[in-house]
Amino acid sequence: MPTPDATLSIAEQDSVFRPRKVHGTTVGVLTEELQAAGYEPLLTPVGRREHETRLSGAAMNPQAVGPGDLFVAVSGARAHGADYSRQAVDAGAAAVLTDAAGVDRVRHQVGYRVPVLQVQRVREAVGPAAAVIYGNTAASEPALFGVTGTNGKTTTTYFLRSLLEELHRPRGQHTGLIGTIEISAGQDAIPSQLTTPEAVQLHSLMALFRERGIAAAAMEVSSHAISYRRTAGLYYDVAGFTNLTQDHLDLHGTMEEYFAAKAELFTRRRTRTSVITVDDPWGHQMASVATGRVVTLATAGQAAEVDWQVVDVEPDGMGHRFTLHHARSGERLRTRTGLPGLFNVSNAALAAVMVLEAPDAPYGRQEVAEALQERDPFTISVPGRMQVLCEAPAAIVDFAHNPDAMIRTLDAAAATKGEGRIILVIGAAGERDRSKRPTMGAIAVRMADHVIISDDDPHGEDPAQIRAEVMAGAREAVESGGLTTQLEEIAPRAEAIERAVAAASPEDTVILAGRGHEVHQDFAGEHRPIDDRVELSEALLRHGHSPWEIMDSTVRQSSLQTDGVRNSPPQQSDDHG
Ligand SMILES: CC(=O)N[C@H]1[C@@H](OP(=O)(O)OP(=O)(O)OC[C@H]2O[C@@H](n3ccc(=O)[nH]c3=O)[C@H](O)[C@@H]2O)O[C@H](CO)[C@@H](O)[C@@H]1O[C@H](C)C(=O)N[C@@H](C)C(=O)N[C@H](CCC(=O)O)C(=O)O
Ligand SMILES: Nc1ncnc2c1ncn2[C@@H]1O[C@H](COP(=O)(O)OP(=O)(O)OP(=O)(O)O)[C@@H](O)[C@H]1O
Repeated sequence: MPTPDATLSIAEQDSVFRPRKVHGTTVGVLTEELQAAGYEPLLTPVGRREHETRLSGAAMNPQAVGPGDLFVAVSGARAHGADYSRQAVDAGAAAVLTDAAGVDRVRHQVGYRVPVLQVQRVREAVGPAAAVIYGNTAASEPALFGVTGTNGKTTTTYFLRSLLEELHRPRGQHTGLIGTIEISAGQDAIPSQLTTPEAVQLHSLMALFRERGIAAAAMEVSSHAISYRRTAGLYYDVAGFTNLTQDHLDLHGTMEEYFAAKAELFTRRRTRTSVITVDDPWGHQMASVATGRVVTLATAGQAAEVDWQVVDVEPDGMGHRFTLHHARSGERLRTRTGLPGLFNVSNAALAAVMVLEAPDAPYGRQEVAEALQERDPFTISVPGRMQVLCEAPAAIVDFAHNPDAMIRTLDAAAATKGEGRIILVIGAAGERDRSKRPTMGAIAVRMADHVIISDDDPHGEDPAQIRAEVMAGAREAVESGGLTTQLEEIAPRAEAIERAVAAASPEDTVILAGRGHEVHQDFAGEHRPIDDRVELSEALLRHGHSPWEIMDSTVRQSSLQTDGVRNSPPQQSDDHG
């Protein structure tokens, strides 16, 4: 679960990715467009001045409002945005879009200083409204590749971006990325606040991508984003489905509802081509309910009646080499990924098939085949995703923070550990799907040899209570299974990491699960700096091991923006791998 990065304010983040020139519109035209789209807008007051009011941007957070913006005031769990209208109008908002409950609140705050557009389904209308303001249409967007699923979104979008770069760079074109770790447009990148930003920001980004000649973009689409209509008004050339397992039941209630949220993406209305991984029953169900052009992909085992199948998987370094086989044509493409874990074969295969099946692409199939076979696009560092920091002991930082991801990560470690032990540091986030805590504790003790339960992001909860819930599941599994797993509870997290490394021999594997690339822990709103990768590297050095250099840009970026966080990569010894 991403922790919003406190180092970059919403206003700062918003301003980085606004286009320089905006198409813009008037309140009158916007009203007509929303009417045509079925939102039944009510504009008050109805005068010529209101109709002609120009709009040159849109913002949902008052801190991000600039002159000429449409301020979108939604009703949420914490507040009604309309109660912040004065701040927005003082910052230059030219009009407000809100729901019926918001209109009186806006008037209470700012009287009749600005026109107010009232619609019924305001969250749903935000995307279409922002698209009108920024002049975005399906044809004007870059080729958009959206990835959804419980696990693998971030990794798959990094793989996609890497392959797309290989194909577009020779054409002098750039690519973009929108996801949990960063938003990037060509060379520029900033840390993300959300996995999938709000619609106002997404449309501003689409306009910016156009302005900067970004030809293709890979984007994570979270189930929250679909439920909260953040992606309304965007049209995907290709949408990819990774998998569905337990997570986010605090928002969705049941797996069926969680599935239904994701399924919205795989409809003709939203997406031209859907590529669906059918390794689990949810994948098969997704393929059967998807509308429009559907391409299926099986990455594990032999499946009947799929379009693409992963075959001939062989270990290759820390990763795997594999072949993509197209059932109808018999086409075979060999490629590899250097990232550990069979699930990364699935992620790489999905990225490859999404690009191979993209409609109206400027590159041919032969070019994609060459890039896959010769340019190794899936051997890249994805920050905090199976990120290997040392060989002996093997030391891995991974974002696994739900039961399925933990099982797969620990499976991957078991496959390469040889005679060594697996030492695991885990925690669970507060204010998120509580039911997974004991399950994760149980998985940990069943699959690792030494488990240290520590803190993740407690958010507003008591960290000791969260640890106790993880511990309860772990103890129960140890007792009922007669396990010999060594089990400890250590907080703060830095001490748990130190303990894990102190306990490790060179043949062991140390895994820090749950926090990946994140650089703060949120304790009731207090952001305490900690980066698992830095802590791990430093502990390895202290204990005489030879960690690799941390090679990704996020760490460097964060060190620029984080007050006091120890983010500089450690000094390397001469003999590191
Ligand atoms: C559960 C969820 O997604 N909530 C999001 C939702 O909150 P909400 O509808 O309850 O709105 P609210 O916070 O009450 O605010 C309502 C309005 O008042 C305004 N407001 C509110 C408070 C204030 O002080 N000032 C202010 O102006 C807000 O800008 C907003 O316009 O809309 C808010 C405004 O955009 C988001 O900030 C908020 O995301 C919160 C921060 C969040 O943590 N979201 C996470 C869970 C999330 O979306 N995660 C997924 C990834 C999940 C995963 O796969 O791991 C993501 O895509 O990032
Ligand atoms: N295809 C996959 N299937 C199962 N587990 C995976 C898969 N890919 C990655 N994982 C595991 O899930 C963790 C998160 O991976 P990644 O960040 O790519 O997924 P995500 O969907 O973006 O996650 P989140 O929504 O929590 O940000 C990884 O660190 C790894 O442990």
